[in-house]
Amino acid sequence: MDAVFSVPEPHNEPVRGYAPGSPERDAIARRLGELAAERLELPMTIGGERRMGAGTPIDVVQPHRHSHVLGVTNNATVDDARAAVTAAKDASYDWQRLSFEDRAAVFLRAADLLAGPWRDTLNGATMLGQSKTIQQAEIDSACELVDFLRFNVHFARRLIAEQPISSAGVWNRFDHRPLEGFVYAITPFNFTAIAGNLPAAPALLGNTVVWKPSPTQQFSAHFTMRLFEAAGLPPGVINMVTGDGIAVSEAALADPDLAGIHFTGSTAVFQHLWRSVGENIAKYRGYPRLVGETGGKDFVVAHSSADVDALHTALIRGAFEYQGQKCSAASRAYVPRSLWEGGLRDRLAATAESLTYGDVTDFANFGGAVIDARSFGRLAAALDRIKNSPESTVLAGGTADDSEGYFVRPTVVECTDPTNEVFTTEYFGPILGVHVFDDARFDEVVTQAESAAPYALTGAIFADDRRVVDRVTEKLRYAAGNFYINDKPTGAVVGQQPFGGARASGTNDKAGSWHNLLRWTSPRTLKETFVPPTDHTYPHMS
Ligand SMILES: NC(=O)c1ccc[n+]([C@@H]2O[C@H](COP(=O)([O-])OP(=O)(O)OC[C@H]3O[C@@H](n4cnc5c(N)ncnc54)[C@H](O)[C@@H]3O)[C@@H](O)[C@H]2O)c1
Ligand SMILES: N[C@@H](CCC=O)C(=O)O
Repeated sequence: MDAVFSVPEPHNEPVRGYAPGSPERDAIARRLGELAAERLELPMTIGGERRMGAGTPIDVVQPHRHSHVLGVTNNATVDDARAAVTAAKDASYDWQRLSFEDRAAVFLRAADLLAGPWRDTLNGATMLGQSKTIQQAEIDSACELVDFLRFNVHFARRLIAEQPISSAGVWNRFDHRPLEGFVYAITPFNFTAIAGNLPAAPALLGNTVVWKPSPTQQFSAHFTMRLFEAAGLPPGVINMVTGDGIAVSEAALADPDLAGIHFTGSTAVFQHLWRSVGENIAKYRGYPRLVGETGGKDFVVAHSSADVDALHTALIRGAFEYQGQKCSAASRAYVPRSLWEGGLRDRLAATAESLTYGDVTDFANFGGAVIDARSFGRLAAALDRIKNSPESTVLAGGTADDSEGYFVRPTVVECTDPTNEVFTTEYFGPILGVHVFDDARFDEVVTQAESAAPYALTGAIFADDRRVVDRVTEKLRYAAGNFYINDKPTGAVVGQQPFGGARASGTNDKAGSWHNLLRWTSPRTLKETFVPPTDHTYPHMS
Protein backbone atom coordinates (compact mmCIF):
# COMPACT_ATOMS: atom_id res chain seq x y z
CA MET A 1 0.00 0.00 0.00
CA ASP A 2 1.36 3.43 -0.88
CA ALA A 3 0.36 5.74 1.93
CA VAL A 4 1.81 7.50 4.96
CA PHE A 5 -0.58 6.36 7.64
CA SER A 6 -1.38 8.28 10.78
CA VAL A 7 -2.05 6.24 13.91
CA PRO A 8 -5.04 6.57 16.25
CA GLU A 9 -4.70 9.45 18.73
CA PRO A 10 -4.01 7.81 22.12
CA HIS A 11 -6.05 8.52 25.22
CA ASN A 12 -5.65 7.23 28.75
CA GLU A 13 -7.89 4.26 29.43
CA PRO A 14 -10.56 5.41 31.95
CA VAL A 15 -10.25 3.77 35.39
CA ARG A 16 -13.38 1.85 36.37
CA GLY A 17 -14.73 2.27 39.92
CA TYR A 18 -16.10 -1.22 40.77
CA ALA A 19 -18.59 0.31 43.23
CA PRO A 20 -21.07 -2.06 44.91
CA GLY A 21 -23.86 -2.95 42.47
CA SER A 22 -21.91 -1.92 39.36
CA PRO A 23 -21.88 -4.32 36.41
CA GLU A 24 -18.05 -4.31 36.33
CA ARG A 25 -17.96 -5.50 39.95
CA ASP A 26 -20.25 -8.44 39.22
CA ALA A 27 -18.16 -9.37 36.17
CA ILE A 28 -14.79 -9.33 37.97
CA ALA A 29 -16.22 -11.25 40.93
CA ARG A 30 -17.36 -13.98 38.52
CA ARG A 31 -14.00 -14.12 36.76
CA LEU A 32 -12.12 -14.26 40.06
CA GLY A 33 -14.13 -17.33 41.00
CA GLU A 34 -13.27 -19.04 37.71
CA LEU A 35 -9.56 -18.21 37.88
CA ALA A 36 -9.23 -19.33 41.49
CA ALA A 37 -10.88 -22.65 40.69
CA GLU A 38 -8.23 -23.58 38.13
CA ARG A 39 -4.80 -25.03 38.74
CA LEU A 40 -3.09 -24.18 35.51
CA GLU A 41 0.05 -25.34 33.82
CA LEU A 42 2.02 -22.14 33.18
CA PRO A 43 4.33 -23.05 30.30
CA MET A 44 7.02 -21.20 28.38
CA THR A 45 6.16 -19.98 24.89
CA ILE A 46 9.06 -20.47 22.48
CA GLY A 47 8.62 -19.92 18.75
CA GLY A 48 4.87 -20.10 19.32
CA GLU A 49 5.11 -23.54 20.98
CA ARG A 50 4.20 -24.07 24.62
CA ARG A 51 6.62 -26.11 26.69
CA MET A 52 6.80 -26.86 30.39
CA GLY A 53 10.48 -27.82 30.22
CA ALA A 54 12.40 -30.09 32.54
CA GLY A 55 13.57 -27.51 35.08
CA THR A 56 12.56 -27.48 38.74
CA PRO A 57 8.83 -26.87 39.19
CA ILE A 58 7.58 -23.79 41.06
CA ASP A 59 4.13 -23.42 42.62
CA VAL A 60 2.55 -20.05 41.83
CA VAL A 61 0.35 -19.22 44.82
CA GLN A 62 -2.00 -16.54 46.12
CA PRO A 63 0.21 -14.44 48.44
CA HIS A 64 -2.76 -13.74 50.74
CA ARG A 65 -3.52 -17.49 50.98
CA HIS A 66 -0.29 -19.27 50.22
CA SER A 67 -1.85 -22.71 50.48
CA HIS A 68 -3.86 -21.93 47.34
CA VAL A 69 -1.84 -22.92 44.27
CA LEU A 70 -2.96 -21.09 41.12
CA GLY A 71 -0.63 -22.90 38.78
CA VAL A 72 2.69 -24.56 38.31
CA THR A 73 5.60 -23.27 36.25
CA ASN A 74 9.19 -24.44 35.78
CA ASN A 75 12.62 -22.90 35.96
CA ALA A 76 13.82 -22.59 32.37
CA THR A 77 17.00 -24.53 31.73
CA VAL A 78 19.95 -23.40 29.61
CA ASP A 79 18.52 -25.51 26.76
CA ASP A 80 15.14 -23.79 27.05
CA ALA A 81 16.89 -20.42 27.02
CA ARG A 82 18.97 -21.32 23.96
CA ALA A 83 15.79 -22.44 22.19
CA ALA A 84 14.17 -19.09 23.00
CA VAL A 85 17.19 -17.15 21.72
CA THR A 86 17.19 -19.21 18.51
CA ALA A 87 13.44 -18.68 18.05
CA ALA A 88 13.88 -14.93 18.47
CA LYS A 89 16.67 -14.84 15.88
CA ASP A 90 14.68 -17.01 13.45
CA ALA A 91 11.63 -14.74 13.67
CA SER A 92 13.62 -11.55 13.26
CA TYR A 93 13.75 -11.18 9.46
CA ASP A 94 10.03 -11.66 8.82
CA TRP A 95 9.01 -9.46 11.73
CA GLN A 96 11.18 -6.53 10.76
CA ARG A 97 10.07 -6.84 7.12
CA LEU A 98 6.45 -6.28 8.18
CA SER A 99 5.42 -2.64 7.88
CA PHE A 100 5.31 -0.50 11.00
CA GLU A 101 1.53 -0.35 10.60
CA ASP A 102 1.24 -4.14 10.64
CA ARG A 103 3.32 -4.37 13.79
CA ALA A 104 1.45 -1.48 15.39
CA ALA A 105 -1.89 -3.11 14.58
CA VAL A 106 -0.97 -6.16 16.69
CA PHE A 107 -0.36 -4.02 19.76
CA LEU A 108 -3.32 -1.70 19.16
CA ARG A 109 -5.50 -4.77 18.88
CA ALA A 110 -4.02 -6.15 22.10
CA ALA A 111 -4.88 -2.84 23.78
CA ASP A 112 -8.49 -3.00 22.62
CA LEU A 113 -8.84 -6.65 23.59
CA LEU A 114 -7.48 -5.83 27.03
CA ALA A 115 -9.71 -2.79 27.45
CA GLY A 116 -12.68 -5.01 26.52
CA PRO A 117 -13.05 -8.79 26.72
CA TRP A 118 -9.67 -9.56 28.38
CA ARG A 119 -9.93 -6.94 31.12
CA ASP A 120 -11.39 -9.17 33.82
CA THR A 121 -8.92 -11.95 33.06
CA LEU A 122 -5.83 -9.76 33.43
CA ASN A 123 -7.26 -7.91 36.44
CA GLY A 124 -8.38 -11.14 38.10
CA ALA A 125 -5.02 -12.85 37.50
CA THR A 126 -3.17 -9.83 38.91
CA MET A 127 -5.41 -9.72 41.99
CA LEU A 128 -4.98 -13.41 42.77
CA GLY A 129 -1.36 -13.89 41.75
CA GLN A 130 0.12 -10.60 43.00
CA SER A 131 -2.35 -9.79 45.79
CA LYS A 132 -3.62 -6.51 44.39
CA THR A 133 -6.99 -5.01 45.26
CA ILE A 134 -9.31 -4.38 42.33
CA GLN A 135 -8.36 -0.68 42.35
CA GLN A 136 -4.63 -1.48 42.23
CA ALA A 137 -5.12 -4.16 39.57
CA GLU A 138 -7.33 -1.89 37.44
CA ILE A 139 -4.76 0.93 37.32
CA ASP A 140 -2.02 -1.59 36.48
CA SER A 141 -3.07 -4.60 34.45
CA ALA A 142 -5.91 -2.90 32.65
CA CYS A 143 -5.31 0.85 32.30
CA GLU A 144 -1.52 1.18 32.40
CA LEU A 145 -0.91 -1.76 30.07
CA VAL A 146 -3.54 -0.48 27.62
CA ASP A 147 -1.90 2.95 27.82
CA PHE A 148 1.60 1.57 27.24
CA LEU A 149 0.42 -0.29 24.14
CA ARG A 150 -1.47 2.65 22.64
CA PHE A 151 1.00 5.41 23.53
CA ASN A 152 3.98 3.36 22.33
CA VAL A 153 2.41 3.24 18.87
CA HIS A 154 1.82 6.99 18.91
CA PHE A 155 5.39 7.78 20.06
CA ALA A 156 6.98 5.23 17.72
CA ARG A 157 5.12 6.76 14.77
CA ARG A 158 6.55 10.16 15.68
CA LEU A 159 10.00 8.65 16.07
CA ILE A 160 10.08 7.01 12.66
CA ALA A 161 8.70 10.17 11.06
CA GLU A 162 11.87 11.93 12.24
CA GLN A 163 13.96 12.60 9.11
CA PRO A 164 17.05 14.68 8.32
CA ILE A 165 17.02 17.74 6.03
CA SER A 166 18.33 17.52 2.46
CA SER A 167 20.33 20.08 0.50
CA ALA A 168 19.78 20.68 -3.24
CA GLY A 169 20.41 17.61 -5.37
CA VAL A 170 20.46 15.27 -2.38
CA TRP A 171 17.87 13.20 -0.58
CA ASN A 172 18.81 12.23 2.99
CA ARG A 173 16.80 9.66 4.85
CA PHE A 174 16.76 7.88 8.18
CA ASP A 175 16.09 4.15 8.21
CA HIS A 176 14.96 3.37 11.76
CA ARG A 177 16.36 -0.15 11.96
CA PRO A 178 15.63 -2.49 14.85
CA LEU A 179 18.73 -3.54 16.79
CA GLU A 180 20.88 -6.25 15.24
CA GLY A 181 20.20 -9.28 17.42
CA PHE A 182 17.61 -10.02 20.08
CA VAL A 183 16.41 -8.07 23.13
CA TYR A 184 16.33 -9.73 26.55
CA ALA A 185 13.40 -8.38 28.63
CA ILE A 186 13.45 -9.18 32.36
CA THR A 187 10.48 -8.02 34.38
CA PRO A 188 9.50 -7.55 38.05
CA PHE A 189 6.63 -9.07 40.01
CA ASN A 190 4.89 -5.89 41.00
CA PHE A 191 3.39 -4.49 37.78
CA THR A 192 1.62 -6.58 35.15
CA ALA A 193 1.79 -3.49 32.91
CA ILE A 194 5.58 -3.21 33.17
CA ALA A 195 5.91 -6.93 32.50
CA GLY A 196 3.86 -6.58 29.30
CA ASN A 197 5.49 -3.36 28.18
CA LEU A 198 9.11 -4.43 28.43
CA PRO A 199 8.89 -7.07 25.68
CA ALA A 200 6.22 -5.19 23.70
CA ALA A 201 8.06 -1.86 23.29
CA PRO A 202 11.16 -3.28 21.54
CA ALA A 203 8.95 -5.65 19.51
CA LEU A 204 6.88 -2.75 18.18
CA LEU A 205 10.06 -1.30 16.67
CA GLY A 206 10.84 -4.55 14.89
CA ASN A 207 12.99 -6.33 17.47
CA THR A 208 12.41 -9.89 18.59
CA VAL A 209 12.53 -10.67 22.25
CA VAL A 210 13.27 -13.24 24.94
CA TRP A 211 11.00 -12.32 27.85
CA LYS A 212 11.66 -13.59 31.38
CA PRO A 213 8.86 -12.59 33.79
CA SER A 214 9.15 -12.95 37.55
CA PRO A 215 7.97 -16.36 38.82
CA THR A 216 5.69 -14.57 41.29
CA GLN A 217 4.01 -12.71 38.41
CA GLN A 218 3.76 -15.79 36.20
CA PHE A 219 -0.01 -16.17 36.57
CA SER A 220 -0.76 -12.78 34.96
CA ALA A 221 2.27 -13.05 32.61
CA HIS A 222 0.74 -16.27 31.26
CA PHE A 223 -2.44 -14.42 30.29
CA THR A 224 -0.49 -11.46 28.91
CA MET A 225 1.31 -13.83 26.53
CA ARG A 226 -2.04 -15.35 25.50
CA LEU A 227 -3.38 -11.83 24.92
CA PHE A 228 -0.50 -10.97 22.56
CA GLU A 229 -1.16 -14.19 20.64
CA ALA A 230 -4.88 -13.41 20.44
CA ALA A 231 -3.95 -10.03 18.95
CA GLY A 232 -2.05 -11.76 16.12
CA LEU A 233 1.56 -11.62 17.33
CA PRO A 234 3.50 -14.02 15.09
CA PRO A 235 5.38 -16.96 16.69
CA GLY A 236 8.91 -16.19 17.86
CA VAL A 237 8.53 -12.42 18.16
CA ILE A 238 8.17 -12.60 21.95
CA ASN A 239 9.46 -15.80 23.53
CA MET A 240 8.45 -16.19 27.15
CA VAL A 241 10.73 -18.26 29.38
CA THR A 242 9.79 -18.95 32.99
CA GLY A 243 11.41 -19.23 36.39
CA ASP A 244 14.23 -17.51 38.24
CA GLY A 245 16.21 -16.49 35.16
CA ILE A 246 19.60 -17.77 36.30
CA ALA A 247 19.95 -20.31 33.46
CA VAL A 248 18.34 -17.90 30.99
CA SER A 249 21.01 -15.32 31.71
CA GLU A 250 23.72 -17.94 31.35
CA ALA A 251 22.59 -18.50 27.76
CA ALA A 252 21.34 -15.04 26.79
CA LEU A 253 24.19 -12.96 28.20
CA ALA A 254 26.79 -15.15 26.53
CA ASP A 255 25.16 -14.96 23.11
CA PRO A 256 26.98 -12.81 20.51
CA ASP A 257 23.63 -11.51 19.26
CA LEU A 258 22.50 -10.00 22.54
CA ALA A 259 21.47 -6.53 21.34
CA GLY A 260 19.83 -5.11 24.42
CA ILE A 261 18.51 -5.71 27.91
CA HIS A 262 15.19 -4.19 28.94
CA PHE A 263 15.08 -4.63 32.69
CA THR A 264 12.92 -3.49 35.55
CA GLY A 265 13.61 -4.80 39.04
CA SER A 266 16.04 -4.33 41.87
CA THR A 267 19.24 -2.33 41.67
CA ALA A 268 21.34 -5.35 42.71
CA VAL A 269 20.09 -7.55 39.88
CA PHE A 270 20.56 -4.80 37.28
CA GLN A 271 24.11 -4.20 38.48
CA HIS A 272 24.77 -7.93 38.23
CA LEU A 273 23.46 -7.98 34.63
CA TRP A 274 25.51 -4.89 33.73
CA ARG A 275 28.66 -6.49 35.18
CA SER A 276 28.03 -9.71 33.23
CA VAL A 277 27.62 -7.76 30.00
CA GLY A 278 30.87 -5.96 30.75
CA GLU A 279 32.68 -9.25 31.29
CA ASN A 280 31.31 -10.60 27.98
CA ILE A 281 31.78 -7.41 25.99
CA ALA A 282 34.31 -8.80 23.52
CA LYS A 283 31.90 -11.61 22.58
CA TYR A 284 29.13 -9.42 21.24
CA ARG A 285 28.58 -8.32 17.68
CA GLY A 286 27.70 -4.82 18.95
CA TYR A 287 27.35 -2.93 22.21
CA PRO A 288 24.15 -4.15 23.90
CA ARG A 289 21.77 -1.39 24.93
CA LEU A 290 21.23 -1.54 28.69
CA VAL A 291 17.96 -0.06 29.89
CA GLY A 292 17.12 -0.62 33.54
CA GLU A 293 14.57 0.95 35.87
CA THR A 294 15.39 -0.12 39.41
CA GLY A 295 14.89 0.61 43.10
CA GLY A 296 13.84 3.67 45.03
CA LYS A 297 13.71 5.22 48.48
CA ASP A 298 11.10 7.77 47.68
CA PHE A 299 10.59 10.84 49.81
CA VAL A 300 7.89 13.25 50.88
CA VAL A 301 9.20 16.58 52.19
CA ALA A 302 6.63 18.71 54.00
CA HIS A 303 6.86 22.42 54.79
CA SER A 304 4.98 24.13 57.59
CA SER A 305 2.75 25.81 54.95
CA ALA A 306 1.53 22.41 53.66
CA ASP A 307 -2.14 21.41 53.56
CA VAL A 308 -2.21 18.74 56.28
CA ASP A 309 -5.24 16.88 54.91
CA ALA A 310 -3.56 16.48 51.53
CA LEU A 311 -0.27 15.45 53.17
CA HIS A 312 -2.00 12.85 55.35
CA THR A 313 -3.81 11.25 52.38
CA ALA A 314 -0.66 11.27 50.24
CA LEU A 315 1.36 9.55 52.97
CA ILE A 316 -1.28 6.87 53.53
CA ARG A 317 -1.86 6.15 49.86
CA GLY A 318 1.77 6.68 48.83
CA ALA A 319 3.19 4.40 51.52
CA PHE A 320 0.56 1.71 51.96
CA GLU A 321 -1.26 1.11 48.68
CA TYR A 322 -0.21 -2.22 47.23
CA GLN A 323 1.51 -2.89 50.56
CA GLY A 324 4.26 -0.41 49.70
CA GLN A 325 5.47 -2.65 46.86
CA LYS A 326 5.88 0.12 44.31
CA CYS A 327 9.29 1.39 43.34
CA SER A 328 7.67 4.82 43.78
CA ALA A 329 6.22 4.17 47.27
CA ALA A 330 6.62 6.93 49.84
CA SER A 331 9.02 5.33 52.28
CA ARG A 332 10.62 8.33 53.99
CA ALA A 333 8.88 11.50 55.09
CA TYR A 334 10.33 14.71 56.53
CA VAL A 335 7.71 16.56 58.58
CA PRO A 336 7.98 19.86 60.50
CA ARG A 337 7.24 19.62 64.21
CA SER A 338 4.39 22.17 64.02
CA LEU A 339 2.39 19.87 61.71
CA TRP A 340 3.44 16.64 63.38
CA GLU A 341 2.62 17.64 66.92
CA GLY A 342 -0.33 19.71 65.70
CA GLY A 343 -2.23 16.47 64.98
CA LEU A 344 -0.62 14.72 62.01
CA ARG A 345 1.24 12.16 64.14
CA ASP A 346 -1.88 10.82 65.87
CA ARG A 347 -3.98 10.96 62.73
CA LEU A 348 -1.42 9.17 60.57
CA ALA A 349 -0.94 6.47 63.19
CA ALA A 350 -4.69 5.99 63.64
CA THR A 351 -5.35 5.79 59.90
CA ALA A 352 -2.47 3.35 59.37
CA GLU A 353 -3.82 1.15 62.18
CA SER A 354 -7.29 1.24 60.61
CA LEU A 355 -6.16 -0.02 57.19
CA THR A 356 -7.28 -3.57 56.49
CA TYR A 357 -4.98 -5.93 54.63
CA GLY A 358 -6.51 -9.29 53.79
CA ASP A 359 -7.93 -11.42 50.99
CA VAL A 360 -8.15 -9.12 47.97
CA THR A 361 -11.29 -10.85 46.71
CA ASP A 362 -13.01 -9.17 49.67
CA PHE A 363 -13.40 -5.73 48.07
CA ALA A 364 -13.64 -4.02 51.46
CA ASN A 365 -9.92 -4.54 52.08
CA PHE A 366 -7.45 -1.68 51.49
CA GLY A 367 -4.61 -4.05 50.61
CA GLY A 368 -3.39 -7.63 50.43
CA ALA A 369 -0.25 -9.54 51.31
CA VAL A 370 3.37 -8.98 50.34
CA ILE A 371 4.49 -11.08 47.45
CA ASP A 372 6.28 -14.11 48.90
CA ALA A 373 8.10 -15.76 51.79
CA ARG A 374 11.42 -14.10 50.86
CA SER A 375 9.90 -10.64 50.95
CA PHE A 376 8.01 -11.46 54.16
CA GLY A 377 11.22 -12.65 55.83
CA ARG A 378 13.13 -9.52 54.72
CA LEU A 379 10.40 -7.24 56.05
CA ALA A 380 9.98 -9.12 59.32
CA ALA A 381 13.75 -8.85 59.90
CA ALA A 382 13.65 -5.11 59.13
CA LEU A 383 10.82 -4.66 61.65
CA ASP A 384 12.90 -6.46 64.29
CA ARG A 385 15.86 -4.16 63.65
CA ILE A 386 13.60 -1.10 63.78
CA LYS A 387 12.09 -2.20 67.09
CA ASN A 388 15.59 -2.65 68.51
CA SER A 389 16.82 0.75 67.29
CA PRO A 390 16.94 3.31 70.12
CA GLU A 391 16.32 6.22 67.68
CA SER A 392 13.10 4.67 66.36
CA THR A 393 9.57 4.61 67.75
CA VAL A 394 6.94 2.46 66.06
CA LEU A 395 3.71 4.48 65.99
CA ALA A 396 1.58 2.03 64.01
CA GLY A 397 1.93 -1.56 62.83
CA GLY A 398 5.30 -3.20 63.34
CA THR A 399 3.91 -6.73 63.16
CA ALA A 400 3.88 -9.49 60.57
CA ASP A 401 2.04 -12.80 60.29
CA ASP A 402 2.53 -15.44 57.62
CA SER A 403 0.25 -18.13 59.00
CA GLU A 404 -2.26 -17.82 56.15
CA GLY A 405 -0.80 -15.21 53.82
CA TYR A 406 2.33 -13.05 53.83
CA PHE A 407 0.87 -10.18 55.83
CA VAL A 408 2.89 -7.23 57.09
CA ARG A 409 0.97 -4.48 58.88
CA PRO A 410 1.21 -0.86 57.63
CA THR A 411 3.98 0.53 59.78
CA VAL A 412 4.80 4.12 60.71
CA VAL A 413 8.19 4.65 62.37
CA GLU A 414 9.32 7.96 63.80
CA CYS A 415 13.10 8.12 63.79
CA THR A 416 15.31 10.90 65.12
CA ASP A 417 18.39 9.98 63.07
CA PRO A 418 17.97 10.93 59.37
CA THR A 419 20.88 8.65 58.43
CA ASN A 420 19.18 5.56 59.95
CA GLU A 421 18.43 2.67 57.58
CA VAL A 422 14.70 3.55 57.57
CA PHE A 423 15.70 6.55 55.43
CA THR A 424 18.26 4.85 53.23
CA THR A 425 17.29 1.21 52.57
CA GLU A 426 14.64 0.13 50.07
CA TYR A 427 12.38 -2.23 52.06
CA PHE A 428 9.77 -2.67 49.32
CA GLY A 429 6.99 -3.12 51.83
CA PRO A 430 4.55 -1.11 53.95
CA ILE A 431 7.07 0.71 56.16
CA LEU A 432 7.12 4.50 56.31
CA GLY A 433 9.97 6.24 58.16
CA VAL A 434 9.25 9.77 59.42
CA HIS A 435 11.87 12.29 60.47
CA VAL A 436 10.44 15.19 62.47
CA PHE A 437 12.35 18.49 62.50
CA ASP A 438 12.06 21.93 64.05
CA ASP A 439 10.37 24.16 61.47
CA ALA A 440 13.36 26.53 61.27
CA ARG A 441 15.65 23.68 60.11
CA PHE A 442 13.68 23.12 56.90
CA ASP A 443 16.47 24.01 54.44
CA GLU A 444 19.04 21.92 56.30
CA VAL A 445 16.69 18.92 56.24
CA VAL A 446 16.03 19.29 52.51
CA THR A 447 19.80 19.33 51.90
CA GLN A 448 20.27 16.13 53.93
CA ALA A 449 17.29 14.40 52.26
CA GLU A 450 18.69 15.20 48.80
CA SER A 451 21.34 12.51 49.00
CA ALA A 452 20.44 10.52 52.12
CA ALA A 453 19.76 7.45 49.96
CA PRO A 454 21.60 6.29 46.83
CA TYR A 455 18.37 6.34 44.77
CA ALA A 456 16.71 9.11 42.75
CA LEU A 457 13.36 7.78 41.60
CA THR A 458 10.37 9.70 42.97
CA GLY A 459 9.77 12.38 45.56
CA ALA A 460 7.29 15.03 46.59
CA ILE A 461 7.16 18.46 48.20
CA PHE A 462 4.08 19.55 50.12
CA ALA A 463 3.93 23.33 50.61
CA ASP A 464 1.49 26.13 49.91
CA ASP A 465 4.19 28.83 50.01
CA ARG A 466 5.19 29.20 46.35
CA ARG A 467 8.70 30.43 47.17
CA VAL A 468 9.29 27.20 49.06
CA VAL A 469 7.94 25.10 46.19
CA ASP A 470 10.31 26.89 43.82
CA ARG A 471 13.35 26.60 46.10
CA VAL A 472 12.86 22.92 46.92
CA THR A 473 12.07 21.96 43.33
CA GLU A 474 15.44 23.44 42.35
CA LYS A 475 17.37 21.99 45.32
CA LEU A 476 16.01 18.48 44.65
CA ARG A 477 16.44 18.65 40.88
CA TYR A 478 18.58 15.51 40.73
CA ALA A 479 17.01 13.71 43.70
CA ALA A 480 14.08 12.28 41.71
CA GLY A 481 13.26 11.46 38.09
CA ASN A 482 9.57 11.98 38.92
CA PHE A 483 8.94 14.93 41.23
CA TYR A 484 5.50 15.76 42.58
CA ILE A 485 4.24 19.05 43.98
CA ASN A 486 1.44 18.59 46.51
CA ASP A 487 0.77 15.04 45.36
CA LYS A 488 1.83 11.54 46.38
CA PRO A 489 4.95 10.18 44.66
CA THR A 490 3.15 7.13 43.20
CA GLY A 491 0.69 6.62 40.38
CA ALA A 492 2.44 7.99 37.28
CA VAL A 493 0.18 7.86 34.23
CA VAL A 494 1.54 6.94 30.78
CA GLY A 495 1.71 9.95 28.50
CA GLN A 496 1.28 12.31 31.46
CA GLN A 497 4.17 11.63 33.85
CA PRO A 498 6.82 9.66 31.89
CA PHE A 499 8.39 7.42 34.52
CA GLY A 500 11.95 6.65 35.60
CA GLY A 501 14.81 7.71 37.82
CA ALA A 502 18.57 8.06 37.83
CA ARG A 503 21.44 7.45 40.28
CA ALA A 504 20.92 3.89 41.70
CA SER A 505 17.33 3.97 40.39
CA GLY A 506 18.23 3.26 36.79
CA THR A 507 19.05 4.61 33.38
CA ASN A 508 16.04 6.97 33.38
CA ASP A 509 14.85 6.04 29.91
CA LYS A 510 11.25 6.90 30.82
CA ALA A 511 9.00 3.92 30.15
CA GLY A 512 6.04 4.67 27.92
CA SER A 513 7.70 7.61 26.20
CA TRP A 514 9.69 8.12 23.01
CA HIS A 515 12.88 8.34 25.13
CA ASN A 516 12.53 4.63 25.83
CA LEU A 517 11.60 3.70 22.26
CA LEU A 518 14.69 5.48 20.98
CA ARG A 519 16.81 2.80 22.70
CA TRP A 520 15.32 0.04 20.54
CA THR A 521 16.34 1.45 17.17
CA SER A 522 19.71 1.72 15.48
CA PRO A 523 19.15 4.28 12.72
CA ARG A 524 20.92 4.07 9.39
CA THR A 525 21.46 7.28 7.47
CA LEU A 526 20.95 7.11 3.71
CA LYS A 527 22.33 9.83 1.43
CA GLU A 528 21.30 9.71 -2.19
CA THR A 529 22.92 12.12 -4.65
CA PHE A 530 20.85 12.65 -7.77
CA VAL A 531 23.59 14.02 -10.03
CA PRO A 532 26.94 12.93 -8.56
CA PRO A 533 30.05 15.06 -9.36
CA THR A 534 32.25 13.78 -12.20
CA ASP A 535 35.32 16.04 -11.67
CA HIS A 536 37.48 15.61 -8.55
CA THR A 537 39.04 19.15 -8.62
CA TYR A 538 37.88 22.16 -6.57
CA PRO A 539 37.68 25.87 -7.67
CA HIS A 540 40.69 26.88 -5.49
CA MET A 541 42.89 24.53 -7.51
CA SER A 542 42.47 26.32 -10.87
N1 LIG B 1 12.07 1.91 38.63
C1 LIG B 1 11.01 1.25 38.21
O1 LIG B 1 10.34 1.64 37.27
C2 LIG B 1 10.60 -0.01 38.92
C3 LIG B 1 9.35 -0.53 38.67
C4 LIG B 1 8.97 -1.71 39.32
C5 LIG B 1 9.83 -2.31 40.22
N2 LIG B 1 11.04 -1.75 40.44
C6 LIG B 1 11.96 -2.36 41.41
O2 LIG B 1 11.88 -3.77 41.32
C7 LIG B 1 12.14 -4.36 42.58
C8 LIG B 1 11.03 -5.31 42.94
O3 LIG B 1 10.81 -6.24 41.93
P1 LIG B 1 11.41 -7.71 42.00
O4 LIG B 1 11.39 -8.18 43.42
O5 LIG B 1 10.70 -8.52 40.98
O6 LIG B 1 12.91 -7.44 41.56
P2 LIG B 1 14.12 -8.48 41.34
O7 LIG B 1 15.30 -7.67 40.95
O8 LIG B 1 14.22 -9.43 42.46
O9 LIG B 1 13.63 -9.34 40.07
C9 LIG B 1 13.38 -8.71 38.83
C10 LIG B 1 13.45 -9.76 37.75
O10 LIG B 1 14.80 -10.19 37.60
C11 LIG B 1 14.84 -11.61 37.60
N3 LIG B 1 16.19 -12.04 37.93
C12 LIG B 1 16.85 -12.03 39.09
N4 LIG B 1 18.12 -12.45 38.91
C13 LIG B 1 18.26 -12.73 37.58
C14 LIG B 1 19.31 -13.20 36.75
N5 LIG B 1 20.53 -13.47 37.21
N6 LIG B 1 19.08 -13.34 35.44
C15 LIG B 1 17.87 -13.05 34.90
N7 LIG B 1 16.82 -12.63 35.64
C16 LIG B 1 17.02 -12.45 36.96
C17 LIG B 1 13.72 -11.99 38.54
O11 LIG B 1 13.34 -13.33 38.39
C18 LIG B 1 12.66 -11.03 38.05
O12 LIG B 1 12.06 -11.50 36.87
C19 LIG B 1 12.25 -3.20 43.55
O13 LIG B 1 13.60 -2.93 43.80
C20 LIG B 1 11.58 -2.07 42.82
O14 LIG B 1 11.98 -0.78 43.23
C21 LIG B 1 11.45 -0.63 39.81
N1 LIG C 1 4.95 3.75 37.77
C1 LIG C 1 4.49 3.36 39.07
C2 LIG C 1 5.53 2.63 39.86
C3 LIG C 1 6.22 1.50 39.16
C4 LIG C 1 7.13 0.81 40.11
O1 LIG C 1 6.81 -0.05 40.85
C5 LIG C 1 4.08 4.57 39.87
O2 LIG C 1 4.26 5.69 39.42
O3 LIG C 1 3.59 4.39 40.97
